Amino acid sequence: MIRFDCSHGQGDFSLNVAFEAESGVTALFGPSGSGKSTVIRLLAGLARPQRGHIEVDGTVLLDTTAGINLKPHRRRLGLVFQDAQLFPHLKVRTNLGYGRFFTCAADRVVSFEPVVEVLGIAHLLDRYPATLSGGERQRVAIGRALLTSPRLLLMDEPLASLDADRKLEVLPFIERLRDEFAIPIVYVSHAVEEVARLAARVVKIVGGKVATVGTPSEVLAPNLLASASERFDAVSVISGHVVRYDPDFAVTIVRHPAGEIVVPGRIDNGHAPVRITIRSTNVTLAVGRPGQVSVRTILFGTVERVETDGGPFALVVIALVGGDRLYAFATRLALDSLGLDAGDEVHALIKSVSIDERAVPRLVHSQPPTT
Ligand SMILES: Nc1ncnc2c1ncn2[C@@H]1O[C@H](COP(=O)(O)OP(=O)(O)OP(=O)(O)O)[C@@H](O)[C@H]1O
Repeated sequence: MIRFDCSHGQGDFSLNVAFEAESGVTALFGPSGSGKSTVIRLLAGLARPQRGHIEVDGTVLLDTTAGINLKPHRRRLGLVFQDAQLFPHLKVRTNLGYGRFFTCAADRVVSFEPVVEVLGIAHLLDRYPATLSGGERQRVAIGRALLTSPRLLLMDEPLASLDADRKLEVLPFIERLRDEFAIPIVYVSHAVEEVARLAARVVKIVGGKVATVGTPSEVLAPNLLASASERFDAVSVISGHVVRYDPDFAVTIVRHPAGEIVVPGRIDNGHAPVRITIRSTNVTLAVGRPGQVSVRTILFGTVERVETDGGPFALVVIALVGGDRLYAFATRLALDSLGLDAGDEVHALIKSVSIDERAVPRLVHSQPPTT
């Protein structure tokens, strides 16, 4: 359990953030300059707040009232930043071992082989950082942080410096370490798909304050008053089970009670549920079931409510069969011509190509299928 409650001023900016987090990944999400990295620096002991209390698994790292402020190396936290920051003159093996020097023998609970295996870096051990790709470097940086046997892993935009393909390469490794090491992770990101995929809990920070805390589907859901960029970022997070992979067309069929979802590429996660992230601007609504259309994913539900504010857009909240909520932005004009309102049955059409590969992960706590 992590308890964080700090007030901190730096220049014109002031931060007042309090949250609690359990095991698994807690994402700090929010616009640029909102204070996410400041929270990481305060957790790590790289900055001292004017007032605060920080506790991880019962150990108080900071308490300004009690005069407690553990030095960064005594906090036993693993840090991974955007830039891997490996030592260029040391081979991967030595880079990996470096952090362990600061951990006393009794606290060394994470051993070398499982980390190397989970991160898929065994073949890189005798290479120098300059010969690695950005994704490989970042995996080594994650390994180095893990090998300090941290109480908590802090990851500040660990994928931000990687291109889209490298991000896709590294994400599954972060998922594996989340699932296979019992180390809580605080993960900073702007990227909706990463947050939806990895996090059990999301703390949205805006202007130095906590705006919302909840599951990805609660926090990433749209709001009619959102700015244009927030509107494009807003998503629904729904979950289903893989039925099969169709190798002829290279798509995975996922079963949801409201209909089948066709996802590009292969999802290979046995019987575990998959979390699917659907951008609210990518949903088309139809009153009857449409006939000849290219869209393969058609989900059935009932309009729970329609929100409008007199502007061009309307937000339609759909209760899908099976209980998940699907959010769709449409123009008010479109809704008016469809005559769609609360209580009406509706078909939601989602283009499979709009389902990003980054948005088709395993759930945080995998459970056997219930159907
Ligand atoms: N050392 C500092 N002195 C004064 N102001 C600072 C300092 N460091 C950060 N700030 C300011 O504090 C605010 C929060 O910065 P922070 O880096 O925590 O934001 P962030 O949410 O992580 O942003 P981004 O997503 O762009 O990395 C910003 O307005 C920033 O300009």
